[in-house]
Amino acid sequence: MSAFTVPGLPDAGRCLVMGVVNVTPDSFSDGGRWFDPEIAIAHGLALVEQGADIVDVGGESTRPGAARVSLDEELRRVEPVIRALSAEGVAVSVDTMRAEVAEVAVAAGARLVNDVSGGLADPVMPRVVAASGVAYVVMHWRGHSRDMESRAIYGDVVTEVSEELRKRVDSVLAEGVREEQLILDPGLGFSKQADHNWALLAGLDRLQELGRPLIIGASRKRFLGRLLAGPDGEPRPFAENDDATLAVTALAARDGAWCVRVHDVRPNADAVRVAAAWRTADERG
Ligand SMILES: Nc1nc2ncc(COP(=O)(O)O)nc2c(=O)[nH]1
Repeated sequence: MSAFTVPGLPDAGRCLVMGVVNVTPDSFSDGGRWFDPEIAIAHGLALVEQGADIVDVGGESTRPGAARVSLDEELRRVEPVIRALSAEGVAVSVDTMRAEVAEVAVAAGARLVNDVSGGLADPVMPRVVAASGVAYVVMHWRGHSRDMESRAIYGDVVTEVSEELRKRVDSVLAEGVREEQLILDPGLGFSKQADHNWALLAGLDRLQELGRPLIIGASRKRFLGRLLAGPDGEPRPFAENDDATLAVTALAARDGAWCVRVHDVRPNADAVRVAAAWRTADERG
């Protein structure tokens, strides 16, 4: 069972499911499908129907090498979608590195700021989060997409990611963010090679020593495609990695993840319920 209740977010007594709505033309696994606001809103509602506890709305692709989007364009993309979904009672998170976008998103009803940079990209972000009081995802990050791959060098990746996350936690707490607002994320695929991602998943128990809920974002990512590469060595295409994503969800939920961030919600919503039943039986002994 999840030991954490995060202000403003559901507490289902099991691993939560965060459904992804990328309002972008170029996200790595679904770029362009939800770029139209009306389509994005309908997709967000459909994800809730499929079992999403939270809907994560993002307006800027974070795939390796992606160019930055202007502030105005990011706001134009996400604000109407966040406002409409929140008005329908959906627990919405905004996937942004920008304090100004976070501020507008919270005013439009967002209950969580999902900051892949953990407050490093915009130094104003922690103060905006502190003032708003909403939940805040601090993800492990070592730089923007254009050069993140050059920073994927670790000795013991679990130790180093834990230490760098701890530094980010201390920094945002010093800016007034409260401990209970914080959710941590190892940042799979962000300045990580495939073996680093697997080590972080296998090291969930060590990451939990940070004492905050953990969110895992493995959905459709390149390291899954590489694992499933065919005889020619070609990685399996992103959109064909949902089954591997489901396996990660089941294992991560059973190992105590607070939430999984996924594109294909329905099967993952089933998997977290299977994991909860399994953990309950295990705890009963
Ligand atoms: N908290 C969190 N947020 C994220 N946002 C975007 C992506 C990139 O994936 P996408 O392009 O499929 O959204 N991955 C994460 C992640 O792993 N964790």
